[in-house]
Amino acid sequence: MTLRRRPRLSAAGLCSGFRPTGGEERRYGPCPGPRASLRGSTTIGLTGGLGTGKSTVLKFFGSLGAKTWNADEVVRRELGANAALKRKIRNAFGEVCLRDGRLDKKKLAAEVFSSPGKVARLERLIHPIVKKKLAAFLRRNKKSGVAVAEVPLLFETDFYKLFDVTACVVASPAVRRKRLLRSHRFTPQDIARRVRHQMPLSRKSARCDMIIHNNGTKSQTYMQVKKIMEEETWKS
Ligand SMILES: CC(C)(COP(=O)(O)OP(=O)(O)OC[C@H]1O[C@@H](n2cnc3c(N)ncnc32)[C@H](O)[C@@H]1O)[C@@H](O)C(=O)NCCC(=O)NCCS
Ligand SMILES: Nc1ncnc2c1ncn2[C@@H]1O[C@H](COP(=O)(O)OP(=O)(O)OP(=O)(O)O)[C@@H](O)[C@H]1O
Repeated sequence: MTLRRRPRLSAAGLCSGFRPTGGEERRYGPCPGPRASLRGSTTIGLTGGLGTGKSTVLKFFGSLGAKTWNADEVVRRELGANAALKRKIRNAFGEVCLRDGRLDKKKLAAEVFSSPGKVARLERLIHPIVKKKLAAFLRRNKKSGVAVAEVPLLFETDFYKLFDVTACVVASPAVRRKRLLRSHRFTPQDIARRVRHQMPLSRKSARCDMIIHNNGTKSQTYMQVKKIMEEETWKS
């Protein structure tokens, strides 16, 4: 029997340097503090709600020397290049997800996010591939310092079990909405439909070992990531 490496409990709060301020604490609940701190290398499962700033935070981790991996990017790559997956999606959803005979992500998103059953069907096709790639990334990097994987559906799936510690990026609904609309990637309806298919952010953050607050400027968020990377016990 193999035991999954369990993080050791630490008395000093990893979150203590960036506890929620003002209304955030009321909205999201108190920072839970660390469940864990590790000696040597560590793997971090990074999650958050739609538009909270997960990819921005992942880039900060990368710029500070962590090995990084992004589930959304893997999905995008697979949807572009995995012929068997594309065939299965065409068979499952038919013409509605095609443009000029080719798989179209915008049309696929419009189709699946209209119904929980359809999202679940798409996830059954894609998640096994994502999990395999994630496990391979963690195997390759588990001994090389800090390895961080951005997984939007960390707790909606059982992927959280693969990590030593978990971190949640939080921002208020109004800030997320403003940033997402400014990025021109989503309409208000796209946002509402996707958020409906995600676990509420308050529940996600309550389950995570660390919370990264991203209501402020990018440099304020960067400083929080820097603090996590400087955590003494993570240094080999
Ligand atoms: C429907 C698809 C093609 C739309 O692609 P698109 O480029 O518009 O979105 P992208 O992949 O960049 O996702 C952006 C965000 O949407 C949210 N999101 C994506 N998939 C889901 C889902 N199944 N349920 C809830 N939210 C989701 C996440 O917050 C994610 O960060 C794509 O999202 C997809 O294939 N989703 C199913 C796979 C999945 O579950 N991915 C998450 C892996 S953990
Ligand atoms: N602190 C910040 N200040 C200003 N803009 C920000 C901040 N953090 C993120 N953004 C911007 O908000 C948008 C969403 O951020 P990002 O893509 O990192 O979020 P995400 O959680 O990965 O989104 P998704 O759920 O769509 O994958 C981006 O345009 C990003 O540049």
